Amino acid sequence: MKSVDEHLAEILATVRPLAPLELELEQALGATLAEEVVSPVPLPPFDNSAMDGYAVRAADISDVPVTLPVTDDVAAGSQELRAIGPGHAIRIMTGAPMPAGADAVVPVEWTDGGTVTVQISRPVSAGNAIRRAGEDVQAGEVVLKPGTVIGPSQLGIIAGVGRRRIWARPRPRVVVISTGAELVEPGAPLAPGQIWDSNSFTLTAAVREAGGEGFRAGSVGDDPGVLLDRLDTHLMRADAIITSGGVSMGAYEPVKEALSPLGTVRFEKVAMQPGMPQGFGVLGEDQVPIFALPGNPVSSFVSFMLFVRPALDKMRGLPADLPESVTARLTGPVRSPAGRRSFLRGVLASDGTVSPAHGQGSHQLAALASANALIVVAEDVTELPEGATVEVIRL
Ligand SMILES: Nc1nc2c(c(=O)[nH]1)N[C@H]1C(S)=C(S)[C@@H](COP(=O)(O)OP(=O)(O)OC[C@H]3O[C@@H](n4cnc5c(N)ncnc54)[C@H](O)[C@@H]3O)O[C@H]1N2
Ligand code: MOO
Repeated sequence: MKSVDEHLAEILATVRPLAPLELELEQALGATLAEEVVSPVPLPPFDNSAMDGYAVRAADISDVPVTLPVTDDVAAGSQELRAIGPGHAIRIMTGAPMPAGADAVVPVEWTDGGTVTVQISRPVSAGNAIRRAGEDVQAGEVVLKPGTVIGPSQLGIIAGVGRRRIWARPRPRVVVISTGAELVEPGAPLAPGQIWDSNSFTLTAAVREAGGEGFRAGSVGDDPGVLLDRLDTHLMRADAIITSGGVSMGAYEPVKEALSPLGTVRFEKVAMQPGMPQGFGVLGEDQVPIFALPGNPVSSFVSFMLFVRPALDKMRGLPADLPESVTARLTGPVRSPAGRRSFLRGVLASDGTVSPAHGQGSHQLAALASANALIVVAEDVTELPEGATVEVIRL
């Protein structure tokens, strides 16, 4: 059997980072920056007030209370150049440019709020409540580096330096197809022998959580021809495809039957539990990676975390590897099949313990949903007692 590490290494040797595109800011959330973002101007671009109040010369208000004539009013966005004379005050709003000659702002709370004259009750030192040009960013400064994942605050600085578009690797578009004649859409009634399709929801959501754009293409039954048609339809707009089910040893294995003859997708047993039967390869002229995951719900999810997630990281231009693990102490004994690396479901607690979930079957959706971690048991270990230290992957 192939090892988990060999299978991941083969996947990572096949998938490529997506080519950067020029993205509008509205499309850039979750993309990976492929250029240096440089500010053309200082930020703030000009000295401005940090508070609503009065621009003054600090020296004019050293003896308080003091009353000064209010000679002008300046709001944020004001384009007129103001200047302040000795002994005068200018009413000023947060973000408004500092009048020439003024060296401090008195917050309105420390005044009587007058508009013709203002009485100031507290002195301030020079520089009070002024935001200096360039104190956030200097003109020509690099504000974001290539390889940065664009989140809300990164969008903020990109827009803040005046850019409308940026070069970035887009979020991979991943089409999720489930197979199986027994599958019914949730919400529809079940006939005997049927179950509701859960994998396509889990996997599409997992893609989104991993920074991809997940498209749920529904279920295709057990007919390899229908699956090939469906793949054909989606191949044009997919950066990767995930199927679930139809990869083991049964009589109706549509994924294996459809894809084995193409010669570009391999079906193998990987030494892990769950997730032993795995298919991986590429499809079409563009060599779109396809992950043919096992149908058991826990198996497909664990396979996603171990193999698809790192592959998506690589496609996004990010470092890719097995998920990081932490160590924890078992609150109960566990078992694992010899020669396979187990990923048991468990609940990791803040006291550093991990409790194996009740129900470790590959079909046990509820046990998976109750877990927040996978307990990793090495290939050469078949049982571990309560209290043993284990590696744990957070979910
Ligand atoms: N004789 C053998 N039988 C099996 C082997 C084996 O080596 N020899 N491997 C077992 C293991 S391990 C796994 S994992 C499964 C993998 O099976 P398939 O990938 O072919 O998946 P299916 O047979 O289509 O389904 C398995 C199981 O999962 C349920 N399922 C499938 N799709 C969904 C879905 N979208 N939502 C919810 N549940 C789904 C399906 O009803 C089956 O119960 O094979 C073992 N058998
Ligand atoms: O390896 Mo299967 O994925 O255990 O149920």
